[in-house]
Amino acid sequence: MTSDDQPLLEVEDLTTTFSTDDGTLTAVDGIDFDVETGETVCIVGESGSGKTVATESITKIIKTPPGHIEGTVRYKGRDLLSLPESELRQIRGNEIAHIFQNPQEAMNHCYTVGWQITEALQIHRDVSDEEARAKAVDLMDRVGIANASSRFDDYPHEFSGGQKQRVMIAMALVGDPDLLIADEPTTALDVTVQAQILRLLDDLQDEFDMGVLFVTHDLGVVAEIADRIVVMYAGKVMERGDVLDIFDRPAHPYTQQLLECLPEFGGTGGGIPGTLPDPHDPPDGCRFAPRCEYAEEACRTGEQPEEVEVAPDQQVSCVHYGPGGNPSIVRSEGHGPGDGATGGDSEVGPADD
Ligand SMILES: Nc1ncnc2c1ncn2[C@@H]1O[C@H](COP(=O)(O)OP(=O)(O)OP(=O)(O)O)[C@@H](O)[C@H]1O
Ligand code: NI
Repeated sequence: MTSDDQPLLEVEDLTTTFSTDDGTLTAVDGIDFDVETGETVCIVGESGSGKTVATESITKIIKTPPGHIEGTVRYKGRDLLSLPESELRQIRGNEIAHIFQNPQEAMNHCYTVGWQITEALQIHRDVSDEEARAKAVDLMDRVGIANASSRFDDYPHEFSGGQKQRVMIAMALVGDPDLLIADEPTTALDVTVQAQILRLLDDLQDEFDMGVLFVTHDLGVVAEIADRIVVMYAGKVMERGDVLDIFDRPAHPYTQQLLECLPEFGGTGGGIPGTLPDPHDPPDGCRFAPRCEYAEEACRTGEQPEEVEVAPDQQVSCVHYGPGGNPSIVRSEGHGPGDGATGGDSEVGPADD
């Protein structure tokens, strides 16, 4: 056997804190998840839950200090967090590429788009100017920029928002990455363009056989692209697993509430009432307990509950599923189309699909 049985990326007990004037802030608090080759894993959760910090901790884009990263991040079996900066620099951009929310900020306005892609290429590869230009035009073409060779010498302001994001994707692909980390790459775009970019990422993932780690707070986007999801809340993972299982039978009350906000589930598209806890001083027990309609005394003491496997690829961190808990408290009220007890034999929920 080769490396086939080992995930592309394995994150274990990742914790990222920041020293601030008000003391230590814990942005990511002991999270676990993995990404396999060729799959899309979405990290979802409200603003401030630690999605960006988690993904930027993987290749240590986070500045340390004030940040401090602990835990294990294995990429193809190598622990990235213990690598020297020089080796990490080799991995960033080459093996693991990032694209960000706002292409506006990530581009240099003084240089042509073609020059920027060429520059990125030549950082990664020892290629001649002509070869780099040809490869840049090819990449522009592959990310769907029409008349790529004639757009090569245009400046960023001559491109629309969607085209700029396509250029950023082209720049991310210069090193032929095996893992693409995309942090809300479509949030700044209008809905039609967003759909086009998601389709492009999906095509490129097939073509390049990449793993994709995708950050979003938009569950509509998740439904479209995810194979598996990681639901984060206040620095912790509440639930993770196969996207179909979780959309069908969300186990954690937080996941249930996130889904219930969706218009498809009869929600108004608004958010969950209440706010995230102060990351300087998180509550005892489950982080979500202060906003949870099912919270009991046991939810408000000790640590975040240990993850429990509620389905073959679905883990949840909730007292009600743990030892001595009663899952039917959480599952009895018709959450999601596949609602019912954990056994999966109930027919209480609406039967439509
Ligand atoms: N450099 C920093 N210094 C101090 N605190 C930080 C820093 N970066 C992030 N944080 C804090 O860490 C927490 C998690 O932030 P993060 O940006 O990861 O959230 P997020 O889930 O990505 O939110 P959003 O959906 O708004 O992007 C927040 O409380 C944030 O204020
Ligand atoms: Ni973010």
